[in-house]
Amino acid sequence: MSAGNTNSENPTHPNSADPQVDPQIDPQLAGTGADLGEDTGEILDSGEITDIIESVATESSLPPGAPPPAPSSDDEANKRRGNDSGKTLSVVSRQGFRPQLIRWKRQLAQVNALESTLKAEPDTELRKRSLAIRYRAMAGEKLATLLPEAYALTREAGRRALSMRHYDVQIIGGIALFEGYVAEMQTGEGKTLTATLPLYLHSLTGKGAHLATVNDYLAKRDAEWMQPLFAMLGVDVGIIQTPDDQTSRRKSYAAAITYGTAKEFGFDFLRDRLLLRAQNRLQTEMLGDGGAGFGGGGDEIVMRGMHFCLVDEADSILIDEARTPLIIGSIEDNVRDQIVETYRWASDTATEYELDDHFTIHPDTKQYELTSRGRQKVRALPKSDLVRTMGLVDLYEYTERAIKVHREFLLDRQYVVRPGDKGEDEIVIVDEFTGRLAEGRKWRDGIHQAIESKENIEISVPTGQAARITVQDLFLRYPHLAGMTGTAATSASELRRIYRTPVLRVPTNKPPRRARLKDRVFGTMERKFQAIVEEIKEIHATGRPILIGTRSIDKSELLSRMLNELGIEHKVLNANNVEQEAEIVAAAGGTGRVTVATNMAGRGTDIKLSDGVEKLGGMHVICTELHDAARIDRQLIGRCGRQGDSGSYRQYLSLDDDILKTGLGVKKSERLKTQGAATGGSVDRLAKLFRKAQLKVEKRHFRDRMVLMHHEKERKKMQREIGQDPYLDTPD
Ligand SMILES: Nc1ncnc2c1ncn2[C@@H]1O[C@H](COP(=O)(O)OP(=O)(O)OP(=O)(O)O)[C@@H](O)[C@H]1O
Repeated sequence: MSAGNTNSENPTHPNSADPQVDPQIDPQLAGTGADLGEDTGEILDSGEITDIIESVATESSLPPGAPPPAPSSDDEANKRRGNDSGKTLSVVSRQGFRPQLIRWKRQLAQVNALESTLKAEPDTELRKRSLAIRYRAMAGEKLATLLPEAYALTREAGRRALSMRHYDVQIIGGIALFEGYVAEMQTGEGKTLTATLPLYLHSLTGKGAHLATVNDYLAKRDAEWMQPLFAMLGVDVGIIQTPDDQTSRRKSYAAAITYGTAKEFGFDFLRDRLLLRAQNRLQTEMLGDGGAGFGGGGDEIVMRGMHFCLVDEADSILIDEARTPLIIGSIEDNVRDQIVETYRWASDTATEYELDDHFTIHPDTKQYELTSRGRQKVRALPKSDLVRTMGLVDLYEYTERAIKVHREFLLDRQYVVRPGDKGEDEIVIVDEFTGRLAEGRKWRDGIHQAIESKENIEISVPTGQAARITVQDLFLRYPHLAGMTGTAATSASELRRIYRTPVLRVPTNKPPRRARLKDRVFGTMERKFQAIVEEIKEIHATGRPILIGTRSIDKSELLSRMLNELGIEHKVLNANNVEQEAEIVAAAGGTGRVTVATNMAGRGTDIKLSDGVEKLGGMHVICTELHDAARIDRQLIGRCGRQGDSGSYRQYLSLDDDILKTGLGVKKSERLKTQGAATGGSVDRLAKLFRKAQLKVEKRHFRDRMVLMHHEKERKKMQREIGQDPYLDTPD
């Protein structure tokens, strides 16, 4: 399997270019969408991204395969948005028709058309159907062809196993994910359930489908939550957790679908790569695609390739964390011990093999190869526990190498043994032309280590080199990549340029009923906080739950003190204990609840309103400051008004806010600060200034990331040119 040819599976896949190519640099590939064979549906509006596809609305009874409605029906359809009873979808973007929309519409109609048949079938029949399409996928049938049935099956399994039937908009989201989009879905719109669609479809080929999320807790929670659905389709699910050992990781990766964190996927990739190098199995693919080497051979590595990855919280992982390097210092001791012991075992038994009977030597290539009797002998020889856990293919390789070394590499001819710098014996190669000692040189492909074990001296298996990969590089290695997030639209251009994942804004299943209250601007933070506390007091009296987001822990504590003074009971959340936080955040929709949180707290947790809250007007969210990225603000806002619930939010600002300094510069912000100190009441008309400052910060960060990426790309290119592995031969 190579990164390139797997894409034949899905010719419209936007990531189909070689993941090694950094698209941001290559103008041929970058950002044009032209290489995708069709319009990606994305529009750049003077550096700002406008949404690609405005609406996907349900419409009643258009027969499958019927021509799409004329664009003029768009508005009509939009008005009916939220009605999921229709069986066909009208999909017209604000920018007119897009070819993929017509395709998606047809596919949705096909999925819907299968529903009544599947509904009538017993569970066993569903399982059979699932098995049948798996065979078809394995036999090479295109996944795109299997999509309608696969999605209809997933929907039916969801309905039966979880009492959740995928909404039409979720099916559309799922189709887009299959085609490599980042689907922007409002919080609470059911990303977890939507993910099951492309995960199931991609799992059919048997190459593994990964779901990467931000923490262990979410990986486990979502996997366990969706597991009954997959079980109904006969699909197993693996979960990777940080403390897992190699054996359990290998088992989790062997499952059809694997949930884990981006970090763990990255570390496992690096550990596997280090291991492959330690076993000298990396040369052939070192300069190319690491994934290619992962499928066959021994079973000691944990991953079995990187085929499809669906990234949850895509903006946070693919953009905020993009440059974060994942670094590991060494291969684990037990793995090293295993390698050393296998060298010794192979060396100790090497002389027991007879030429022609147990092995042959190729007359031209001089390659040693075990015969079937030889292999049988390898299997029959006694082994220690460590050696036994080594893959058989590896044991054959170690044996062939050991036989070769015993026959061809002679002491004092090709090498000498002498005390090294540290006093321990070492092998020094004798240069066959000059007869001189070739200090510091080593044989490759494990020969050096095999000689060391023959001479019974310390085996110089690399102790594990620092290995490094950035989150971005990791995901670029997946030939099929897609993402989900609550807030991608503002990062659309970056996502497309770096990962070639266009963004689709998936409309909400029910029309949102979230009211935006007018921004309030104050001269100083003190006045702003006083006003915030006033608002909390007022709304709290009505019983509506309130969620307040702050930019830092100290500000949340300041607010907490002010609330204490007023005797308002509340919970303060900082991003410390994810699990406990999730529980508190989940309860934040209760009557009279007041929750103060920093932006990351409880992310990914559903806030359900308790009974009666909806009637009171739903939850109210207070944003106390603008963040450097509008995305983060929208995450907070998205916590209210979920799934058609009512809710409201308000943005508070003050002239001494950090965003003015970072966005407009010290001079200007100082002037505003002085002006603010002299301002008594509110200056709401200045709100635009803050958005402008935020936009400037966003643009600067984007530029910085691009520059960094360019340097990284240059470094990798240079390393490849001199035969180094950019992930393992890492400069500090
Ligand atoms: N098709 C559906 N039918 C019934 N309930 C659904 C459906 N889809 C989602 N839900 C419900 O919606 C809620 C939100 O789902 P989920 O937590 O997956 O949302 P999310 O998009 O991941 O939100 P967040 O942005 O907070 O991660 C859940 O309680 C889930 O049970």
